[in-house]
Amino acid sequence: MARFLIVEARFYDHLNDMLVEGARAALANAGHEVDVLTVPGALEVPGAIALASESDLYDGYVAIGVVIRGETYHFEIVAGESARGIMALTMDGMAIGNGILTVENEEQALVRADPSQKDKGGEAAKAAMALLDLQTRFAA
Ligand SMILES: Nc1c(NC[C@H](O)[C@H](O)[C@H](O)CO)[nH]c(=O)[nH]c1=O
Ligand SMILES: CC(=O)[C@@H](O)COP(=O)(O)O
Repeated sequence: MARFLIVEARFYDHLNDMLVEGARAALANAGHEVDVLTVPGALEVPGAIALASESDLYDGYVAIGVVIRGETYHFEIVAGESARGIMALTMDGMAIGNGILTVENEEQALVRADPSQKDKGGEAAKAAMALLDLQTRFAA
């Protein structure tokens, strides 16, 4: 049993609920404990994971959020920088699954968030578990 933290950027409540449900179910089905931490937006997710990791409470992390393209360049900043921050932490050896959707519209987001359709929350949780397995396998 390991302990995972889901860090959710609560920007679109109904979409977030589905993503978190999928992530929770995947982790619980594998017998892991789960806490959830909420931050305002996707840009806060990498920093929140970095801060949480200082506690040594968690073995792995699942980033959850939805970024929907608007009218301005803001989409590129939020989508790209949140992924860049998460990837930087992953390259430092942390077990993180990235379930932050970056989509053109709500319709695309719904299909991907729904646990009975594309279940991207569950997929991100499985990625975090896979990286944690690798940590265990390659730990000195
Ligand atoms: N537009 C979206 C955002 N924007 C907010 C930023 O993530 C951030 O909270 C703000 O700039 C303050 O630092 N966040 C999302 O998660 N999704 C969006 O579509
Ligand atoms: C992430 C976004 O692009 C969006 O939420 C912001 O919209 P806008 O570019 O129309 O300000």
